[in-house]
Amino acid sequence: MSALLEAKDLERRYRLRDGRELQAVAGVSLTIAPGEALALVGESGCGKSTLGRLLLRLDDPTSGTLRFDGEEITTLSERRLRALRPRMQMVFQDSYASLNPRRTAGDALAEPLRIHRRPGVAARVRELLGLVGLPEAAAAKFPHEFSGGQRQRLNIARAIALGPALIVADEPVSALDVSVQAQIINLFRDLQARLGLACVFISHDLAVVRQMADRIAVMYLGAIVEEGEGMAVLAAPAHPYTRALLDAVPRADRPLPPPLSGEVPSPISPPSGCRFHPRCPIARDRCGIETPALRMTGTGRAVACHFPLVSEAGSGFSS
Ligand SMILES: Nc1ncnc2c1ncn2[C@@H]1O[C@H](COP(=O)(O)OP(=O)(O)OP(=O)(O)O)[C@@H](O)[C@H]1O
Repeated sequence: MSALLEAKDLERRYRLRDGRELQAVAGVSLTIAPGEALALVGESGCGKSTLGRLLLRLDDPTSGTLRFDGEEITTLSERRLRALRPRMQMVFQDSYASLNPRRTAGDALAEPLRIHRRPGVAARVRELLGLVGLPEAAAAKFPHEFSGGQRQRLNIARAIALGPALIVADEPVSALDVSVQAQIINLFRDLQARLGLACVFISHDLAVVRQMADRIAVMYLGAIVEEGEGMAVLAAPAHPYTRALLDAVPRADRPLPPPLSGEVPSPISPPSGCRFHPRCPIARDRCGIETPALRMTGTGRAVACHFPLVSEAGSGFSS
């Protein structure tokens, strides 16, 4: 199947007030198929949100290219982008962020439909409320009258209002209670199946990712260090950083593991060679000198490590 979204070597640099430059996204390539759920995971500050915004052209890449549905959109004008917006939408962590507190839920859903001159607005608003599991009476309520979970349902309804092919959801459940998180995760999965939506889920929480994603891309200091089928990556991580992230998840059957050693280095002056080498438990001399490319192993797993934990044949751990 051809890709819905194709990013090649996306880079985003920010110039700081003191004149120095920071590389928030450092040459990311990825593809998303129609209907696929891809999770972007990694510690705070690794560039997940920046990459999410780049993928929707809500921010402009410093370099690299982006294709959506076969069309090159890297340098598309604002006017042409506006025509594309109905097909690519964002959902944010803060359920208040994209809702006007003085407008009802019904108005919030009707607004994009009116702007894009869609027919049958009232019927579509009712349909959207149904799709996200809100009662019709919710249309008359204001954002503050909803619980956090209901408000996130409303945001999701707004994001799907115009029938997008792709949604980027930035930490969509991390502000919610765990029980509510599960309901919103189920809603995403349900909508994906029903509407054939492709989703990029940005999350730092591997438990959430496990439930949401078909595929996982692990980011470290602006770059993807491992990418592959979700369950396979979580069951047998190939990159020592993915391993460390998994080890850091608290579990009832073992004592709390030590946190990943050291701080995430600054993206203003990233380490030479492999960016993870100063914190890597298995780093060797080569890792501080030579930057490992993200390369495919025989099993559909891509990994940027000179000494991956999973062998080329994918048959468990190498020595
Ligand atoms: N507008 C900006 N100007 C300067 N630096 C920025 C800007 N936006 C992001 N950054 C920096 O880029 C890096 C990546 O940030 P980003 O928010 O994408 O990471 P993240 O993984 O989403 O983190 P978090 O989970 O904390 O949101 C960080 O070092 C951040 O400080």
